[in-house]
Amino acid sequence: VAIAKQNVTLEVLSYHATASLEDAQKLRSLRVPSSVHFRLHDFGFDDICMDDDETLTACIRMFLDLDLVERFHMDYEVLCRWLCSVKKNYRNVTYHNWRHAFNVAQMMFSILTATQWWNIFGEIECLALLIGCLCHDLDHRGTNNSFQIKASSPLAQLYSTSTMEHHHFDQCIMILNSPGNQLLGNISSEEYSRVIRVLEEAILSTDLAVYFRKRGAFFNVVREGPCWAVEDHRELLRAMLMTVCDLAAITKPWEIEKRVAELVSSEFFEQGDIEREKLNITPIDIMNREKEDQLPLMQVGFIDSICLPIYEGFAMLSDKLEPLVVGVRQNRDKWMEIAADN
Ligand SMILES: CCCOc1ccc(S(=O)(=O)N2CCN(C)CC2)cc1-c1nc(CC)cc(=O)[nH]1
Ligand SMILES: [Zn+2]
Repeated sequence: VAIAKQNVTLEVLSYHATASLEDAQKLRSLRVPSSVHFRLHDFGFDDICMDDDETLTACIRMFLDLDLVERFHMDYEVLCRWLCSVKKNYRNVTYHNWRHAFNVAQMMFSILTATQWWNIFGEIECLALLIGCLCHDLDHRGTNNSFQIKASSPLAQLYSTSTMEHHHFDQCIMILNSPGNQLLGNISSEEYSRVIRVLEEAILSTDLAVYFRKRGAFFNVVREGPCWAVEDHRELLRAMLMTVCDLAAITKPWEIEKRVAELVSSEFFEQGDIEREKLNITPIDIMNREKEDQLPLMQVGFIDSICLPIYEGFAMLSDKLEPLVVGVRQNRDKWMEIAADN
């Protein structure tokens, strides 16, 4: 078994690719506009008009404005190479691609700055959260955890729970350890191990199953009044913050939410098509094209059962996040309107 596991590991993990020196040099030569120019502090941020180079310089801007480059003695060329490698390790799938990761990172940046929570977390945790957002869906294949198990994919043989999230973390570590991409190469070993521990928690907490397991404790902490000096409270807040950023399209102006929901459902239907054609199983409703008309009501269910509770919880922690709840409620009304027309 050990040899089989070894072979699966090599086969599955061996094809991470790092960016070329040319890619990094090109990025290094570009100007880095301000966060105001990019509107990186806006909760209604939209990347649609940006080209890939602009998304990369916007990421550099986020590292600079959180003072992470100085604080962790990052070599600018390594930062450029690492960003190009991260982007290169996202596949060209319908939804879980580089743009999704970039949007999740921008949401984290805007929340940390709007609430001033960058002060509560400190630089190590902010660094881990930003890297975690950019890397949280690395090498996603456009299929979810239950698909890995049903298809008994190599990844499912490696990890039986949070299958994709463990793989995303592995890919993240592979890139961080690759020559020319060692973004954390200039920090002490105790700081390095703290960043990696927070990074692993952050990426694994993007599995909705983990969100469901932890959210009860989070709501209790919110109700009792959190004590941010307590590591467990901060750990809960970081985990829920990853979910809030991962699902943030649901808080955005309707045109953005509508566009993203279209990408999510297309990717779900693509998985459903594979399940029907390759695995000879009937896909669940959310992945079944034949149930497309139920999508608006499914979104209302998604909002009521998963989104509203967590965004309302965050708005109780900081009134700066109230606009997110308003956005979710407006989108709920829109989905209800569409459901009524069906
Ligand atoms: C847009 C196409 C339909 O999309 C959905 C349909 C149903 C549900 S669900 O809450 O019922 N639920 C979630 C937990 N699954 C295990 C079972 C199904 C969620 C979504 C949904 N998910 C995301 C996150 C990827 C984003 C998004 O916009 N919509
Ligand atoms: Zn994600």
